[in-house]
Amino acid sequence: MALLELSGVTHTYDSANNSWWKSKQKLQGAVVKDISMTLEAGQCIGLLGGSGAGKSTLGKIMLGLQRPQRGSVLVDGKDMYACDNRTKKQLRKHVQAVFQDCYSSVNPKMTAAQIIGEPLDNFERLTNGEKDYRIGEALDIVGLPASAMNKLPRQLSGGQLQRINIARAMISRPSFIVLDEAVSSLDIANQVHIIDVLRDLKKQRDMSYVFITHNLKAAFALCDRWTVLDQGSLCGSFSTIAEMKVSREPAVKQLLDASLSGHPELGTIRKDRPFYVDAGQRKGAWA
Ligand SMILES: Nc1ncnc2c1ncn2[C@@H]1O[C@H](COP(=O)(O)OP(=O)(O)OP(=O)(O)O)[C@@H](O)[C@H]1O
Repeated sequence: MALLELSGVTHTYDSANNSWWKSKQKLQGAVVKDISMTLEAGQCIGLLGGSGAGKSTLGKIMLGLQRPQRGSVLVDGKDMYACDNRTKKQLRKHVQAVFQDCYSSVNPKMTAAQIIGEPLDNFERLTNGEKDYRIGEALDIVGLPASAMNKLPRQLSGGQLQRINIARAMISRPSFIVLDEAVSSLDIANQVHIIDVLRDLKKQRDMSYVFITHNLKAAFALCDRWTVLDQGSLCGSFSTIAEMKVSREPAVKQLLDASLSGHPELGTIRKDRPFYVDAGQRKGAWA
């Protein structure tokens, strides 16, 4: 069974127009159009596309934050928009998110330990000792020292705070994490570190992600499959870069042209040793 299964998901923010979906032509007005896709355990899907393509809307729909007008969203086989409240609460534990703006994602008055421990408070009954152990373990996984526990968000850099957000997202051992432009606002060194953390988590804990981004290179470094949205429609799903390079879809070509033209590693990108590893040594190669 897939961790996440979307079938015929369609959404418009124009709720005043309730008849739009009755006509196929009116589907043009939807920001997400008839999307069907699945995410399997241990898989990372890159959700790509230009600005306004519908990526964040689809991400919110996957997270249970935006009910689509049509279609279904199954998490671990349960329809997250058609289940009872108890099941919904259970599903919320299994679906976590990391957003682009790390500072607005947290309460500025909470310490790093309190932020990371929030899902444990919400979903698990642990002793203080067990909770501290899990928080320490999560900090270690994202590469921060135990001394970071008592820091407030304003005492942390953007990269450190984004690692705290990742620690919070993974601590309750979710089925998958939706990462919406989670590395986009960071400098290149922090992007590389965060991608490293996410790759390690995926390898060690079989973690699954939906990685929403404009940044094709970051998506190549992390994902096993790349799905491209164009004006709300799915216009391609690729499991190799070679497949993507022969696509005739203008939106796919545009993404590749914008991201890879002139890149020294074009044509030799390998998933087992992606170019971001070199980026740390040859600054600018990835920028
Ligand atoms: N809350 C909202 N109310 C009305 N329209 C919205 C809302 N959120 C997004 N939209 C519109 O839906 C469309 C898709 O937006 P969305 O943010 O999902 O795209 P995106 O691919 O994530 O874009 P970007 O990469 O620029 O963040 C856009 O035209 C946007 O203006």
